[in-house]
Amino acid sequence: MSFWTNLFSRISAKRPRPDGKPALTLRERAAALRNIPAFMRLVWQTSPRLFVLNALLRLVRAGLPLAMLYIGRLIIDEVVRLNQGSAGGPVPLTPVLTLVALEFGLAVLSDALGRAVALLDSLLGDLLANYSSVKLMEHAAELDLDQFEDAAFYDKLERARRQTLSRTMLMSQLLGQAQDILSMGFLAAGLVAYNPWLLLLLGVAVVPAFLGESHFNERSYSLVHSWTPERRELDYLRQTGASDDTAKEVKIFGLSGFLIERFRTLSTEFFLKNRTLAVRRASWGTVFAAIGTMGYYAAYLYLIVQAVNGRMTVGQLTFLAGSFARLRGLLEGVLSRFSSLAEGALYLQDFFDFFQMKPRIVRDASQPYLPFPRPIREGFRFEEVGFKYRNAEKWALRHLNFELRAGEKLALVGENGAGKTTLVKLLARLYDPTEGRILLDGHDLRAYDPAELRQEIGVIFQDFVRFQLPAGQNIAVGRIDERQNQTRIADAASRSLADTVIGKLPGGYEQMIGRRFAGGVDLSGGEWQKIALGRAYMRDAQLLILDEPTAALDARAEHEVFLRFAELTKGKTAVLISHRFSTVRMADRILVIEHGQFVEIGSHQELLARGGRYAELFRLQAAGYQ
Ligand SMILES: Nc1ncnc2c1ncn2[C@@H]1O[C@H](COP(=O)(O)OP(=O)(O)OP(=O)(O)O)[C@@H](O)[C@H]1O
Repeated sequence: MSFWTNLFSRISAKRPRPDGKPALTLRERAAALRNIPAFMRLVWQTSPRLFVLNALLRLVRAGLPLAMLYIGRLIIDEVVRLNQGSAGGPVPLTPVLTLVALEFGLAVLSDALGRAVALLDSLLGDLLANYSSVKLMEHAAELDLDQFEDAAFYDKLERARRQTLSRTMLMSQLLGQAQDILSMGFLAAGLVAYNPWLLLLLGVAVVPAFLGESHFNERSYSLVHSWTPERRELDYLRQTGASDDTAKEVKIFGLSGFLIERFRTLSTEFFLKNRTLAVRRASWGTVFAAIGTMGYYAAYLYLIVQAVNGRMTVGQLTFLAGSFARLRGLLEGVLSRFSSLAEGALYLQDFFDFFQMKPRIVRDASQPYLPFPRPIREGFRFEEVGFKYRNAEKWALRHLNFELRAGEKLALVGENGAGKTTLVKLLARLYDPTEGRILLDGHDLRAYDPAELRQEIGVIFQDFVRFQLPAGQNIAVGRIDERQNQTRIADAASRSLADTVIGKLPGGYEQMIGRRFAGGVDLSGGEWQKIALGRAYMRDAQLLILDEPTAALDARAEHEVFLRFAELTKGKTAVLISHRFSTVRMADRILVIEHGQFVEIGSHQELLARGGRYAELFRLQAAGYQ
């Protein structure tokens, strides 16, 4: 689908409104929490050393609040004792000074540990982001081409990719959570020893806030999740409205107003939905916080009464009130973090879901692959081959029966959309036929290792990639493991005529091409095509496929390319797709397809003599030149 058709169909398509989507059930949220162990394994795999160090430091840090509060209590009791007993004589200050020095030491230690933990978190987080991005890229590389063409898949990939930052935060939160729970355990032990009812009071004060938080987190996840297609569209509009690739057509067609308007409508709609949620969340948050404060003051009042009645010392009062306040803060933090952890775990679901997607073109472990024939002896045979794109209604190819003989140069001819590129993709096993089979030297293509098959096939598609790389590397991508082999690169460049382009570049083979990076020089369409053709020669494969490789070349360059092509691919099998009959006639045989169906096959002379579809198309084009 072309760029613009793509945009317009996305824009005009009706999509279900997010409001209609049911909120996530409790079971779904609980299921998402099951991702946390797998996630922690991922963190562990990222760097076991940093992980253990982080855990140890946090363990020490978890005990510090209790220790400091306890020393505080001792200091106050000692001061009160000194105050009461200081009738005249010298005051023994050593014990109290020792305690203060100890508390000072702990305060310094706490600060140092806090910074060390933050540092470790950030290092581990960076490593995790890199590690998970690499895993994502590795997995994406294993998937089939048609999975990338599926919108649902793309949404999933997009969500998994976007959440790198939230995964790093989730890691810090999980580790922080473990630390705070330990701290709470220590503090709670102190409170329980004095009065277990205080703990109950604490629960009553904090639980409403927790329930509120988790409710709003769930709403916010549902909103963001259901808006994934719209957010993708927003990104697309933003990029289309302001990018070097599109600037030309946007200006010529005066599209910026249209794009901006659509962006404004969509983004405002999302903003309003988000705002409603944020306002409700803030209002309820205030109410719940007030309940928490009430709980704290009730406990404080109770402790003061006890102290006034002489049932505890002033030191104990400070210790218990301090423990209570600290516990309340920690518990609130732990509970609200718990709901954001559950939210993070929901996002993790997307990440792990993505890894659950398996390619269909896979190795059958029970059946060893056949060794790839070197050289190919008979060639390829299509038997009743049919192919239908995922989600497409009609067949792109159907009932195809023909032979591509070893060493033959076969040209494919047909009108736009006839199925030529699809046929080539089947040969390279980017897809497998929906029905029928393709044989190579008498065996199903599926019996060979797809990686080995692709090694032996060099394809240059009409929409080849313009890599933003130096010129030499741009050719070397044809066989990337030979990228250091300058002789091979120069040889490929001279065969494809790319050397004439590179010779004119200020930096030669080292010259960055494309406009994305500083110092890059852009090339014309035909010049790019010569570079891309160089990749085919770089590959040195047994089967060479050129899908309209010369469309942007001028007449002289095309003639030269094809004279060389015939000579340079001697002994190799080649498939050529072209709309120019001057090129097509150089092939040994020509296969004509129409609406995905076989029409005729034969040499230029044979087909002309037959007076069929080919002869008709040929005369039509020839007439255009007279
Ligand atoms: N990724 C895709 N998903 C769904 N349908 C597709 C996809 N790619 C191609 N098609 C459809 O399959 C049919 C064959 O397309 P194909 O690209 O093979 O044609 P072609 O002969 O190479 O055309 P052209 O001369 O324009 O390059 C067309 O109807 C096209 O719309």
